[in-house]
Amino acid sequence: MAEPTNTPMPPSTPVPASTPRSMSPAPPVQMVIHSLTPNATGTTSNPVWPSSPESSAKIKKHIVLHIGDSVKYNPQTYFEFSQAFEVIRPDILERTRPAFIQALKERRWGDFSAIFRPFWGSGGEMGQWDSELISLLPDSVKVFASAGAGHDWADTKLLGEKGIIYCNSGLAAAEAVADFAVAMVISTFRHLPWCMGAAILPYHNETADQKAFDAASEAFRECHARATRASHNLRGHVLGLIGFGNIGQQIAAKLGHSAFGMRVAYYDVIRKRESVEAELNATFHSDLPSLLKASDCVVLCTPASADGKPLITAETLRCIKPGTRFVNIARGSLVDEDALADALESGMLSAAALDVHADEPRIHPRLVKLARIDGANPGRVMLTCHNAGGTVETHMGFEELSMRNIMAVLQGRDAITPVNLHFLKT
Ligand SMILES: O=CC(=O)O
Repeated sequence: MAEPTNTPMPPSTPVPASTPRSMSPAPPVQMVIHSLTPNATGTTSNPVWPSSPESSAKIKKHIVLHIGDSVKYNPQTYFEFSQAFEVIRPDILERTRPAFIQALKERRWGDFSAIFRPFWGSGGEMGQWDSELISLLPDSVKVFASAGAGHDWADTKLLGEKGIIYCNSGLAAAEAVADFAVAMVISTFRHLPWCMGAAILPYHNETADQKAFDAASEAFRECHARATRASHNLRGHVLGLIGFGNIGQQIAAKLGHSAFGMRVAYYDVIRKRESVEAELNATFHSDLPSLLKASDCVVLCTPASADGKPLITAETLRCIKPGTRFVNIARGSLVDEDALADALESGMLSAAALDVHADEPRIHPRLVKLARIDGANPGRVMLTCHNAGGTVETHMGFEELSMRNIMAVLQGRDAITPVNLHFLKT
């Protein structure tokens, strides 16, 4: 049974004036980011994407298959969206894999044109979008727009070969992920896990006697002295970004010359425009070993490899300088975690901060050990629970951007954040 879709609410402020199709290219990144910034009322600001005259036309409506929770943050855009399309939202039972497959086989949702997944935490119940699911999609599907920067749960190549544009929402998460990356980079230079862990170590055991307290509080004094000798300012150090898309560029802007004063270097399969490099004072490296050799802190901010293979391996780690720091806010599958633990144990890497892990929610036991603070171990690894993109603003942006992508494609404009156009069968 389909769940009721949101009751469309009339917009409280006028939607933007219609703009002719020829004047509605995808807006520049900064404009899009700005448009996703919440205003004082907690809704997003007026969209910069022009609404199309077609959106209210009384023509046969495209069907949109909405998987996951209902829209929460963007009632005005949802009003426009639900006026333009017939939105069908399968309930949670229909979204389990066997039920979802059955429904697709029965063509229960008709010839739908778009798949809409506005939330990261729901809508993934049917599991991997692989050949089994994709082969069952009707030929009418033109676009799949989803929450999330990463899309390792969907075979975007296969979707493209079937003529379906996949649009991610990395743009909406970029600010949050970059902010978190800044904290993680600072953590590796200033040994925050050690400083924080040593501060509370004496209080772990509430029944500890005075002797135990005195012994443990030695950790405070020791950290105060030793962490100082191991810590460095960020300024002047080379920030090596693996991946220079929206997230990498925002990290560069936040940590680079005009802010924390780091020297930005990057490696990406596609070299960015000269103007982008100039604005961010970024030096391009045409291969990964060259970037690793040059970096004082390496930050992984690139999508998971299509073949699932890691980029950070024993072999690539041989290129780093002794004492380099490492941050991962991308995907755990990009790192051979045993090789990473080896590099930390040997001191080749002085510190790491890892938000993502190869086998979430489990964390590699050797990395957990390296994160512990005790007498012998200063805790050189910051570990978090895949939190980098997780803010309310990101979720507001996921919804808004996914709806805007679907409106753009179904109304004949360019998708805003497509990731698989190079695979697209035309
Ligand atoms: O990891 C989170 C995302 O891909 O947005």
